[in-house]
Amino acid sequence: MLRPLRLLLSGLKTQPSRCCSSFVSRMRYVNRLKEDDEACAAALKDGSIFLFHHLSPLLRCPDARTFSPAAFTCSDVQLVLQRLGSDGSQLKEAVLIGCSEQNQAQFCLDVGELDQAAVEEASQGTFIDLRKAFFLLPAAEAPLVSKGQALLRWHQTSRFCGASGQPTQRNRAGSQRFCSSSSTVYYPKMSAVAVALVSDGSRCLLGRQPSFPRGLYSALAGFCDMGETLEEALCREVAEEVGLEIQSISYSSSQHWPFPHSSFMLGCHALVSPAHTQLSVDNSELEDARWFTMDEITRALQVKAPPRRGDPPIIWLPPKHALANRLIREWVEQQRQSEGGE
Ligand SMILES: NC(=O)C1=CN([C@@H]2O[C@H](COP(=O)(O)OP(=O)(O)OC[C@H]3O[C@@H](n4cnc5c(N)ncnc54)[C@H](O)[C@@H]3O)[C@@H](O)[C@H]2O)C=CC1
Repeated sequence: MLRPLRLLLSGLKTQPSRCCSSFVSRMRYVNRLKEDDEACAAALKDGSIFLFHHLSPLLRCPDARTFSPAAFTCSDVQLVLQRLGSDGSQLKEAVLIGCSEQNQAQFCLDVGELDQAAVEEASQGTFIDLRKAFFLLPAAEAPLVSKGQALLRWHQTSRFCGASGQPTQRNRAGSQRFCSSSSTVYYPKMSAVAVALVSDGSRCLLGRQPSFPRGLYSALAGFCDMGETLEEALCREVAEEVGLEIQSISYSSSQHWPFPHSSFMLGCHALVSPAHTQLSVDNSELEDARWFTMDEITRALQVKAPPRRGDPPIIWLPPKHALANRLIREWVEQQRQSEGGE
């Protein structure tokens, strides 16, 4: 019933000039830092650090339009901490999040126990809730910040072993936690979510939950059950939510999604038979689901900002940073190509 998945290494495609050997050496360097506490401690001294306050990232906005996460050197952070009366030992809590193209290790650190306004003043930045920050940042920088927040959150909520109830200890990189009492190693967790843009060949299907802002419609999504394949999860979710049977699936791309907690979004295009498009919406999951024509989608993609209170009702779509937006744009492109080929 299902076509084989089409694998698009889209992340790599966007950087065609990247030197393969330097990419390989960076990946191996990060892997070594995860395994070698001493090497990681040394890398922190020369690394860059992104600050968070109760999981909100520190952003800078030099020209009132362009936001970027503020990156500090280790000594900058030490100065800020000392100025605010801290002995600097918190630096050990920094978590490794990656390595820049310039081979500099990148870390994140939550300074939630310090006064927020004082850190902001000392560091010339602003802590902004990730729900807002994620969409203010350029698409290339948002994933680093969301990864940092996800790892910090995981450490804050994984301090005890589920088997022994004893405190767990982290390695220096923060890539795992260990319980010496039960000998259990814990790794950061993500929940797999299948997201599908369903089409009947000429229209696409979008739905909205009651919690969505007014007028927002998105692709159908659902958490994968234990033991399920991606294909099984997609077929089940679409059957449950709108009562349709999927005929074929093609894989598009994936994304780490930080809301409300860490999800691993797997995005696909799904096709249903044009002869069986009658919807039976499960209103316990969705407030509404409906078929949209190419014209309606093109118009909705042109909406640049959510409607304000008092504005006339309007359909709008998830922002560019969301995988659902990418699926919708891909569908529009496919439709244009097939129209052009007719
Ligand atoms: N990045 C993107 O483009 C999109 C992201 N999403 C995200 O996908 C996720 C899933 O979407 P929906 O199912 O529509 O959301 P939902 O948040 O309404 O979840 C539906 C139900 O799944 C269960 N659930 C919650 N967390 C779970 C977990 N970790 N594991 C297993 N079951 C869980 C709960 O019973 C919940 O009521 C949401 O976090 C949503 O933000 C959804 C659509 C597009």
